[in-house]
Amino acid sequence: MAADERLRRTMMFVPGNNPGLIKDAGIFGVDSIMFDLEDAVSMTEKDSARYLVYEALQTFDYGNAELVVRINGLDTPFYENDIKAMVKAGIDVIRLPKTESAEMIHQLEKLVEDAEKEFGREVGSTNLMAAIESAMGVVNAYEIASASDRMIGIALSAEDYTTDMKTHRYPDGKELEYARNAILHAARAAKIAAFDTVFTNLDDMEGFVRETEYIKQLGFDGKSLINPRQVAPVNKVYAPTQKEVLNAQNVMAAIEEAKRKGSGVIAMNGQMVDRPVVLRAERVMKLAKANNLLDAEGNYIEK
Ligand SMILES: CC(=O)SCCNC(=O)CCNC(=O)[C@H](O)C(C)(C)COP(=O)(O)OP(=O)(O)OC[C@H]1O[C@@H](n2cnc3c(N)ncnc32)[C@H](O)[C@@H]1OP(=O)(O)O
Ligand SMILES: O=C([O-])CC(=O)C(=O)O
Ligand SMILES: [Mg+2]
Repeated sequence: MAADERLRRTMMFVPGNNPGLIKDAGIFGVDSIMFDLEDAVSMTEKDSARYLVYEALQTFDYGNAELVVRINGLDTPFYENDIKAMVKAGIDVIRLPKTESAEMIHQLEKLVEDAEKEFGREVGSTNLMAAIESAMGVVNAYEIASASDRMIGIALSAEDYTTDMKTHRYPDGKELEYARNAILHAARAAKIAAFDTVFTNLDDMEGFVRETEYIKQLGFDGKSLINPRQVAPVNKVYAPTQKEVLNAQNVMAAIEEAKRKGSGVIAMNGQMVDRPVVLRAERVMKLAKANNLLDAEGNYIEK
């Protein structure tokens, strides 16, 4: 798997047919910008949206954000042209919607490789991810997650998923429990990222924060977003507290001492510190840095 260490807390959808939103998508500090050619774009605008996103990728500087495009599904007449144009433009990640099997990832991978050769891109340089939007996709989540070395993540897409399950979304999210856990386990087993689904009620920020706290507790890397107003609340939920940062710093210091003594394990205030504890501490420190929570001396900055 393409296991990389990039933070992916916020992956924001940007409708591919909206020049204003496309132009400004880089100013909100999202970890990943996801240009959408699929369901945010009407059938009559598919070609113009593809052209618009292609031009934007040549023209605008999106800084350090990872650039993702949601192409149209493999059951549409659009996906081949989407893949060609996006690979030609040098997109970082192609997100396949409505993924149900490893074969679909293999089909996508073949077309991506052909396009990389055709347009002189390094073979293997385009990463892939899959959105899981049906019962079949959830049942096959691990085979999808592990279908290619190019896979960087899988995402739950709850709007289509709940429709497939003959239900809809409820405030408590019980209808998503199985899918969330299945997708998370598949991603972790395949050593790739797991993304939670969009929250569509922009007037319910409390509900959005509650859902984000819940999916962070489960272990998701982050969420698909639909609006810039959702970015800061997600980053805040994922930002470590002062206590967590201090503890992580103590863990790092303790393990350095253990190493000096030639050991991989040491006790810190009566608590065992070993590799899993160190890995968690490293993630806390990375999140602290991403949220600018540390000054030059490494002290926590109160926000
Ligand atoms: C089930 C699915 O498939 S979900 C994925 C497909 N859906 C999408 O991609 C929808 C993406 N989101 C949007 O189009 C919009 O956020 C909407 C329509 C939901 C709400 O739009 P608005 O009511 O304009 O939102 P809001 O007032 O909060 O916008 C604030 C600012 O952020 C901009 N903005 C809003 N959404 C986005 C976005 N997704 N990307 C970039 N900029 C955005 C607005 O243009 C506005 O800019 P301005 O202040 O310069 O005018
Ligand atoms: O990927 C998402 O969260 C949005 C989406 O397509 C869905 O929910 O069906
Ligand atoms: Mg969908």
